[in-house]
Amino acid sequence: MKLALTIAGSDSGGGAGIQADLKTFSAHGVFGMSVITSVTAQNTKAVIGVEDISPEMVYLQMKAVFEDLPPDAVKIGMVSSEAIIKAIARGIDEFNPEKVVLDPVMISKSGHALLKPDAIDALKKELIKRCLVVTPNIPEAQALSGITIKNVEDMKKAAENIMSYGCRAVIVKGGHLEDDAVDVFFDGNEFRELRSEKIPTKNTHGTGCSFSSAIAANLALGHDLFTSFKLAKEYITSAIKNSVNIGGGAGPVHHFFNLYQKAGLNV
Ligand SMILES: Nc1ncnc2c1ncn2[C@@H]1O[C@H](COP(=O)(O)OP(=O)(O)OP(=O)(O)O)[C@@H](O)[C@H]1O
Ligand SMILES: Cc1ncc(COP(=O)(O)O)c(N)n1
Repeated sequence: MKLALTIAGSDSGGGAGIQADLKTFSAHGVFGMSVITSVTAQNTKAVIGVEDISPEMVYLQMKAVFEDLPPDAVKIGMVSSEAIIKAIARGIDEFNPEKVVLDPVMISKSGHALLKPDAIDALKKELIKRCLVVTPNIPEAQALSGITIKNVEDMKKAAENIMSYGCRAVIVKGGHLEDDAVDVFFDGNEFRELRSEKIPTKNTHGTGCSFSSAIAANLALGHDLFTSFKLAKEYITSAIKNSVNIGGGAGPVHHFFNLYQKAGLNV
């Protein structure tokens, strides 16, 4: 059995954060574990409360997992504050995971800040260099690089800039582009693009969380980074196509549609 760990925030609505990550790991047949950084009171429409876990408790959760259940890959999502970023950096330095995927979550789809503005600096200086790959969406890539992004060329410039903070690869996600959903991969040597048609749906809550967790799950299964990206892009495209129309806002992507279909249940 391969093991994957998510270090992220809890979404009470079950569509994003820890909940999306664990569903994604299970859908890949990987055993999922979690370090919770923050608890959000959230549904498909809004985030109505956020309470951070103490940095020491974040570190202790990492210690408990790594000392007994060393993960084959790690995904990091909502980190909330500079103090939590420092606790995660401490854990990474002590336990030295080889494959870390960082989804630099900043704002929820419903518009709520999930990273304190003064923590962006710590994200750049303390966390990016400790990761194999960073997966910003367009607003996050803009915030990290200072480059305004309007097209794929701008995404490439932003990816180059983010690489300078010391990760080994960057994937700028294009779900926020007007036309096709084009994701740009850069490993310091070459740019590669993966494109899918934009699926016309409002139900895209948790796309970024599920995409980065799918990369981590595929890395845990032993695939190389680009193959993991390609498989994750296929996974998220199907998960969005089968997304669930529940709640009054952006409904969640679906992780087990194959199983539901086999069992004759409605997706
Ligand atoms: N409507 C869509 N149709 C097809 N692919 C999409 C769509 N929206 C997002 N994607 C894909 O989903 C993945 C996640 O991208 P996105 O830009 O939505 O991330 P995100 O904004 O971080 O997500 P979230 O904040 O909802 O967690 C990317 O591979 C992107 O291309
Ligand atoms: C705990 C948590 N982590 C991440 C997201 C981002 O997901 P989305 O942009 O789909 O709201 C979220 N809303 N909540």
